[in-house]
Amino acid sequence: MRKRNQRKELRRFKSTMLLDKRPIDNFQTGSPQHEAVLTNGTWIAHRRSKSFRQIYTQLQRNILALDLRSSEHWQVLSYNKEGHYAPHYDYMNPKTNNAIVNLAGNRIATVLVILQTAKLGGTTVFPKLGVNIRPKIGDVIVWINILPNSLADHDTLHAACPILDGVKIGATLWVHEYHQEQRLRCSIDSEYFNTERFFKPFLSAADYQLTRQYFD
Ligand SMILES: O=C(O)CCC(=O)C(=O)O
Ligand SMILES: [Fe+2]
Repeated sequence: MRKRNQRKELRRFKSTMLLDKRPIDNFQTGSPQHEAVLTNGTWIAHRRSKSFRQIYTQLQRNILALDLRSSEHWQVLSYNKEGHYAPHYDYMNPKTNNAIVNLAGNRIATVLVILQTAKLGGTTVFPKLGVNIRPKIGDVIVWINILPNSLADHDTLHAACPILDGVKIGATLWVHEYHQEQRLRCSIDSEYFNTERFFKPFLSAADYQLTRQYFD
């Protein structure tokens, strides 16, 4: 990660960001939609700028189990004080997102790059798994949102906790199922992808440094 480049790019993008109470796909979250996300956010094409291009290339080199070309544009979120992302699932409700799910499949995985951490608060939590992740700048958090049978994995409920002090910035790639059959190894006895094997090639990558995760 070239932090100086990243910071320069982020300053540029931040100036274009608007305070955005954005609705999230309210599939089983139960959160009132207007309360769901309180961040400044923007979308950036995978290779639009030098630093995001570098991050994208590094990620693809390291995450051998996923084809990142099947991901949506970068979603860059900047959380100020009290900013948060209410508990939600990243996979889409196929009924309300029919067009994209038919075209590209559901969001099989989430790749979250931490570009800046808050001084206090703002950790990423998975309440059903009892996991609270306190990453460092440059860390990448990766998880699989759907089960090998392509159905939603309800254990992936997650949230960004409110910021108490400072600013947190994260860049997310939501990776879709389309093309992943070339990457994920197939299970012998299932017609679906075997996501249980997902982390094997990932963990053995020489550049594992990039993916350090901090669990409580
Ligand atoms: O910023 C975080 O910790 C969570 C972000 C998130 O849930 C997402 O981008 O889908
Ligand atoms: Fe999410």
